[in-house]
Amino acid sequence: MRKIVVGSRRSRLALTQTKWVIDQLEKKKSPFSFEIKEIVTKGDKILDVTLSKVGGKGLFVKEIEQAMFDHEIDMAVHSMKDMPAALPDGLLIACVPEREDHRDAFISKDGSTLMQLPEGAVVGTSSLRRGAQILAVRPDLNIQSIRGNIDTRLRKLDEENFDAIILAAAGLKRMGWSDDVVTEYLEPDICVPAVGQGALAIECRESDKELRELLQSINDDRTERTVTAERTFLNLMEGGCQVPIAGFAYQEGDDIVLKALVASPDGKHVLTETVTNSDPVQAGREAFERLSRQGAKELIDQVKKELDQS
Ligand SMILES: NCc1[nH]cc(CCC(=O)O)c1CC(=O)O
Repeated sequence: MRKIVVGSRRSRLALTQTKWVIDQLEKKKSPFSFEIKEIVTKGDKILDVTLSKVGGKGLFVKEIEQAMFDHEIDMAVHSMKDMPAALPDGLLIACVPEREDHRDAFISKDGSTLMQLPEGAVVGTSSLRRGAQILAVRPDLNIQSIRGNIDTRLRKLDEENFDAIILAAAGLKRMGWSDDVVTEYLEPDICVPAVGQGALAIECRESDKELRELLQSINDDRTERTVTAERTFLNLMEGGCQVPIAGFAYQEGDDIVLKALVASPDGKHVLTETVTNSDPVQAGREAFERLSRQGAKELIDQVKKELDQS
């Protein structure tokens, strides 16, 4: 019997996600056994440095990909939202399982909702996307950077000078913590999620046909289509993580409905489009084209220029 070695980052969330995927695969009565191999990536060692300053989202993924090329591991489970646009030759996303909750979760110390927070309250998030959309509805709030894994950030809310923080609902739900901590789920009409938020990407070697076939058995067509629409939009926008860009798609009948957003970090300029198309790639393209006509590229260039100067 072949043993599949599954690479995982060492964070509790990464390990929980990896175990969940192995569980799903074992339910398919696969002919393989599975073993987890933990990999500590550079990104995990420098979690306290702003990610965009040290190489961006590819950071967590690259070393795990090298382990796949070296046959130290056979597959890896990633958060879709951490995946770069393009994969190296020889590797692919073999499947996209069913998406967890796509929303952002608002967690306040005293139980106030976002709109109930007192004027000037401190909200912790290092995500420009979250910061911009929060400031768009509550320009008085004080957005402060907060880093670390989910458990670290929850601890910082308790111990440090934050009135509230924002985390992806998916991570909290996967850890089983959402019921205890979430004050309010932010719907996409208030805060459009990150592209791919709540979804997983399972990567393996292109040449590993038998593993690819097994992984296809836990692919979720709806999630794959909606994430394709979102990622098509993101890749065309070429924002990188220094610019507030958001995209969330859902399926309605045979159609994909994609809501896409580009904003300035201060939330003063917010451009959005909602497109409906039966073809996910077309939906992504159309959102990109329509936002471009609204001046999204100019907004992004302006934001990048200001960040370079600061
Ligand atoms: N930014 C880091 C990150 N990457 C994936 C998740 C978990 C949620 C998901 O799968 O989208 C998180 C934590 C968070 O944003 O709160």
